Amino acid sequence: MSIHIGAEKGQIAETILLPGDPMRAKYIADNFLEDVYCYNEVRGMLGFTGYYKGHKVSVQGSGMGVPSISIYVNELIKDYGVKNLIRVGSCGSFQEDVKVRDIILAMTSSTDSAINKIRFEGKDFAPVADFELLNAAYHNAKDHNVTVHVGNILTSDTFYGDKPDAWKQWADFGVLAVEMETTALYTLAAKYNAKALTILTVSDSLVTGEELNSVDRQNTFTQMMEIALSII
Ligand SMILES: O=P(O)(O)O[C@H]1O[C@H](CO)[C@@H](O)[C@H]1O
Ligand SMILES: O=c1cc[nH]c(=O)[nH]1
Repeated sequence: MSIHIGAEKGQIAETILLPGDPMRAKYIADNFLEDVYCYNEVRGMLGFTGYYKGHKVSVQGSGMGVPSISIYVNELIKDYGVKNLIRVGSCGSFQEDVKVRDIILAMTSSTDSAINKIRFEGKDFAPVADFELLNAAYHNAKDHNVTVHVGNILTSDTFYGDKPDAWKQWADFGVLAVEMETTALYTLAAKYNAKALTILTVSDSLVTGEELNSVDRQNTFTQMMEIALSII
């Protein structure tokens, strides 16, 4: 066991899907995996291991925000030997042509989090996706006629910010959408020589105000899950 994950060594696969929502982890396990067992209930942050088309894969809720996912990614890599980490999350679109339910592959992530300023003592680190995972996910999406966007996203420390128009500057610089974890995931993957990719489904649009409800965010992002599972 590690501090936040109740699994024994060997119970977590080398490849793992990381939804923020633990109930999305359960949805993936229930609907996509075979021979599933639940290896973690610590803090209600559910984790499961099973098989997808014969390949062993795990799925672990990672919580909301940089500190939460950082805890899980550290322990998954250092204590359980995880090598491939694929975040499957929701995001808010900054661009008119990035519509609700479209898929985004995060090539890199900008951030308003101070975590890397602190880590690199004021210098700027550029977090990037693993190219092989990104390339495979892109071609899988294209092969299945999924509307997919590839580019820069924003990892934000705030869901409810104080300045309602602050997102527009990121939008002007081509940032596609906002979520809350990828900078940490890509940075820790780089630190520990693991591979990481963030796949996002657009759950809402800051441009139009359209948004999906919480049940849809938990249960309906099947295209994203299929892309993630297809590249394992
Ligand atoms: O749907 P998940 O994976 O949780 O991702 C997004 O949703 C949460 C906010 O509602 C944040 O964690 C954000 O990154
Ligand atoms: O972090 C997030 C996730 C989904 N939608 C948003 O607007 N922000």
